[in-house]
Amino acid sequence: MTPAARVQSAIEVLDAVIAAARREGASAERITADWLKARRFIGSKDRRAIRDLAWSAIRLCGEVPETGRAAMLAVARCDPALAALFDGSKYGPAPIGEDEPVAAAGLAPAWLEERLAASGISREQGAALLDRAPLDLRANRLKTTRDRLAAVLPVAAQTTQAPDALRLPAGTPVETWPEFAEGLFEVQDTGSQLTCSALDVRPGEAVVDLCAGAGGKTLALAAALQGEGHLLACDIDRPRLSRLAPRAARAAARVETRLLDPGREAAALTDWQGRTDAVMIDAPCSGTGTWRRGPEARWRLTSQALARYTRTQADVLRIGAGLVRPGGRLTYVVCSLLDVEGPEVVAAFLAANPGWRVADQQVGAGTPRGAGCRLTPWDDSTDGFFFATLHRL
Ligand SMILES: C[S@@+](CC[C@H](N)C(=O)[O-])C[C@H]1O[C@@H](n2cnc3c(N)ncnc32)[C@H](O)[C@@H]1O
Repeated sequence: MTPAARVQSAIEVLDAVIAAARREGASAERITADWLKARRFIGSKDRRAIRDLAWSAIRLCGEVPETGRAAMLAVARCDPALAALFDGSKYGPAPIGEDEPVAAAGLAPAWLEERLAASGISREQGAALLDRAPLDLRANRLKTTRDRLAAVLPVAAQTTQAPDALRLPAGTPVETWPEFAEGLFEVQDTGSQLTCSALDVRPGEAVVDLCAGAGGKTLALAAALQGEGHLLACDIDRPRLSRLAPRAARAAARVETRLLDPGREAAALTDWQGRTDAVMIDAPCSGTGTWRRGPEARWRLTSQALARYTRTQADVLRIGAGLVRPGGRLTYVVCSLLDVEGPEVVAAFLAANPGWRVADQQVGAGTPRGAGCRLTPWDDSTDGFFFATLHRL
């Protein structure tokens, strides 16, 4: 494939990503994978180049671009070598016209940039939200230790602030390794691992992961339990929750799962009501802290969707708090840096529930924010998170 043909291919990928962002379709990751899968004749170097070009355009454009070509022209504007590839060659893009529309560079749509600034996110912190994320593993303490795992991995790994974490270059094909099939590690961002540490789960405890999804955090909580105690993983999304059982089997983690009915969660959890030592509430959120992995998410978010998230966040925090025994605790987590989804949700809960106090947040990283702690890619080299641990008196 010629370099110009790669650019034209990236423009086609971008057109599909933009269309999906407008109608709440698949993620950019899925669309890029499907586009490449349908063109098996494209070699691996070309695939990587097309993906990199398309993703650099997604990262650069704050607002949804009009077209893939307008997005790619925004990249070309700061890269003369790329601009020269708009040469009208056989499979390449047409030459750049004089008054052609060029997408604007930016962090996010204007309304969202304002909300981030109002949440204390600086220019540097904002820019780092769109960097390329590293690949973090969590050594599964049920089967190994971080040191033993590091010694058998086929590539050198760095350690990070989380006690079981190892960091590898982005794109390392870890899921093809035998150590993955053997359950020696899970892929989990260091920040996500640290939010699990904040709950400080000890062997023998009764623990609920209320919004477990496919179990990213559940498996870390199971490792902290060391096979002693009881761990219940819940979610309202059947397909997501059903992905947890095979992961738990691979990790040798003992986990009970329970599918909840939206609006009737408490009724399905009466046996855990007021009896649980530790509750993890990884609430659904806008995901502003994970743009490094899905930068087109900022093109999809609307203020209406954000308002819906904040309502659900207050609901799941109230439901999770109802499970905690006197003297027990909960950790509320969102992978968002918007105050309205983190500090403000917790502040409203504390104002309405005087029988709770804020715990000391000691996880070896992060900056205090409201009643909790914030992790950012810029300050902590993790995905962006807000978390707060609350004790029931
Ligand atoms: C941030 S995701 C969880 C990710 C997961 N904990 C992990 O670490 O991979 C939030 C989850 O909350 C679930 N959810 C939404 N509303 C809920 C509710 N009322 N009760 C329980 N789970 C809910 C969603 O289906 C989604 O899977």
